Amino acid sequence: MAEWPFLIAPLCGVWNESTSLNISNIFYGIMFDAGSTGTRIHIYTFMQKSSEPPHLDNEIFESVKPGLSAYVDQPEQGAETVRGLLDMAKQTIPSTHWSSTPVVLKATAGLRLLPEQKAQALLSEVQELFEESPFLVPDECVSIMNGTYEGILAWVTINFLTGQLYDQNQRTVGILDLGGASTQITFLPQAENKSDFISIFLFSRHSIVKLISETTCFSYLGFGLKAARLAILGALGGKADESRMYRSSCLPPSLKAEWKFGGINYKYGGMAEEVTGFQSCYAEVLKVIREKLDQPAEIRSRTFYAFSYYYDRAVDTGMIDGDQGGIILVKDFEMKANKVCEALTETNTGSPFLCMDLTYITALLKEGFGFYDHTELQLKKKVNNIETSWTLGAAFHLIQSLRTAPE
Ligand SMILES: Nc1ccn([C@@H]2O[C@H](COP(=O)(O)OP(=O)(O)O)[C@@H](O)[C@H]2O)c(=O)n1
Ligand SMILES: [Ca+2]
Repeated sequence: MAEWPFLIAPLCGVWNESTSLNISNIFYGIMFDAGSTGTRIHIYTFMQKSSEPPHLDNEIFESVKPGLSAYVDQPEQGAETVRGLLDMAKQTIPSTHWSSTPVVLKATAGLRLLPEQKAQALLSEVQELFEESPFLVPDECVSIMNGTYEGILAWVTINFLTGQLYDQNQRTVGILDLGGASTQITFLPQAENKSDFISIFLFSRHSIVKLISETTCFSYLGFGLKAARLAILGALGGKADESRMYRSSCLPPSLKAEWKFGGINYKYGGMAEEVTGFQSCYAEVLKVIREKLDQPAEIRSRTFYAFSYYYDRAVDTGMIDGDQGGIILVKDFEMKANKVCEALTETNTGSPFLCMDLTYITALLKEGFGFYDHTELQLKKKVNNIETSWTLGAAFHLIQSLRTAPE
């Protein structure tokens, strides 16, 4: 198979009729993201003119909830949710291309937290489904991805989409991902010689391997937003007790409710009115964060892109526009947390966890990673109509490895 040295080409080309006359190849890649709160399919279309680098043309995205980990004791039903999305790929990709289109599923923190045998049962069901499908099934097509790798692939995606990987004058940006069950902070250490790095990335078939070795990622399992809720309530670690009432000063005092996560039903509620509010909530949250995370000094001088729950909670509270995203400061999260938590006794915010979530995000950024109050965060869900997800970095890696595999 021919070597393919220029995998990651800029997204700058405009596809028009004259360029389309020269298209020698259209190909596709299917990447599934089995996240802790949902399963998503990303279908990428690439176009390549004869002697030129491939060009990412578009992405088709669909998602289902809940995630595979919710089917911990019904692996066949879990695989059915993947089947529905795979059927969509059959409708989208021309049948002439099915056998050359690779399909891969990578699971993240939801499955990392399950007992190994249960996670394996879910993965085996999905693997069977892929093998029965008409698509190309590479080795290790269904797996649990390591958290560090997840952060680095997201870093590749964002730096590719924002143009930092092919413009010599740009600075790479750091990324912050806050999932349901794990969180990542990833950046390129300052010491790296940037121009060398970029040329290696663009012109060597070992590019992604090199990136993975030089980018720094800290990934924390159990520190995603939903896992953190359980930690704050004292319900994470040890055996879950479905009969116990878990309480927090971050919740409305009169609240009594139930919440299902990872297949377990938790009862939870608020505390007395006198102890409810931002200060006591912040103190509770600090207990689960303090001294648990790394605080790399160099993150303070970088631009950071933040997505997932950072984005969702900023949209929920009107800090940014749901379609456009926006730029906010770390202290904006604190101001919003303060406002929502202080109003807990008076208003129904819609989500009983909003005060806890915003307080956790504030504490994670400030006390966890050590960001300044005035650090700017770029909140983005899509760039050039492509999702800011680790899946694009994973698709690059997948296609590159297939194209450079020995015959
Ligand atoms: N393509 C995607 C996938 C997840 N997400 C967000 O990611 C968060 C959920 O994380 P997740 O289910 O992937 O959980 P982890 O397995 O990453 O911990 C939610 O805020 C989703 O809105 C997203 O914004 N875009
Ligand atoms: Ca995720």
